[in-house]
Amino acid sequence: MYVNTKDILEKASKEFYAVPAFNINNLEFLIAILEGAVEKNAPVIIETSEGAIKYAGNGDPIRGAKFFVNLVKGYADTLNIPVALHLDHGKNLEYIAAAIKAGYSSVMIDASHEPFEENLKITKEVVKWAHAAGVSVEAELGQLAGIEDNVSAEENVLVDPQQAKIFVEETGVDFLAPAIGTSHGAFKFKGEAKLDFERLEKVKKLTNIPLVLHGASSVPAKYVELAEKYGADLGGAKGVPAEEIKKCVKLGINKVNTDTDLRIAFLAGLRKNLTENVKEFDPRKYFKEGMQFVKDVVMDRLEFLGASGKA
Ligand SMILES: O=C(COP(=O)(O)O)N(O)CCCCOP(=O)(O)O
Ligand SMILES: [Ca+2]
Ligand code: NA
Ligand SMILES: [Zn+2]
Repeated sequence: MYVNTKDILEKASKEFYAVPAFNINNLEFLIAILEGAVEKNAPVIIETSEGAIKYAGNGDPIRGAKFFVNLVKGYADTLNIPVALHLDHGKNLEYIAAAIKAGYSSVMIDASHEPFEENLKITKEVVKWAHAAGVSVEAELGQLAGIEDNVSAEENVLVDPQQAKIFVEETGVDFLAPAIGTSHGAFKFKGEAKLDFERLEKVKKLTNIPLVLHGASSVPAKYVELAEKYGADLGGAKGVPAEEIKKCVKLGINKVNTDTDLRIAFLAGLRKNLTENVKEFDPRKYFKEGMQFVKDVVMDRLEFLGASGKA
């Protein structure tokens, strides 16, 4: 069933488990994710970036947002697990408005590259809008290094826990993404992963709302190697070890954004299948193996985040 993200996350926050938010850009990833969640009898959050909405709407945000709401709601309403649809990294108010109007469960307003007061002002505005339409809101404090589509931050700017307390009280935001050392993409750390657990613990205590971990892909070697065996070049790919993510969940992370892991799993399956079936030209056949690998990654993540059986 199609639900509000806040309902999924409030339950997770109370019971100290986390729900993955998986990014999609097409039908194949959606099917793989939802079938994996059904098999694990787990809640799941589907999220689309502004880039995904642009892609699906061929440049038109209203068309793209409506496309995803109908696709996800249509599929979710035939299932017995809670499914929410979230706008990830909303920065462009045209896209945020399109998502709210189309019927997204929740939207992220990411103004974390702005000065604190500006981020607070913009977020307050979006919360008013979204709440009037029954839509919940995520915001971000601090910055993740790496590319975020139309904004790239040079290095990490970690969240200030005292600022987080003020921010949550002033904005009424429903869930918060505190930057604690992760970054987006497949090349996350020069050396070892270093997440600031003490900082996370402080933010949870001071805000007491569901928290979001961005840049949470683990980049499993198994799929990197398989993709490279069939011609990909992902040299140096490095993610957040699952054990580190589990520690974050214990400290109060409840939504775990995962995109890169699904991209690499699908790539491995697609390259493998195309290489091994040179006569095949039916996409319903040659996409299957990549979809299966995505489903496997989804089920594994639902398991280790503690979301399995929580539908
Ligand atoms: O925090 C995350 C996931 O990070 P990950 O890279 O660790 O999976 N996300 O918010 C997903 C970011 C998706 C970016 O998508 P576009 O390329 O369409 O802009
Ligand atoms: Ca940001
Ligand atoms: Na998000
Ligand atoms: Zn992110």
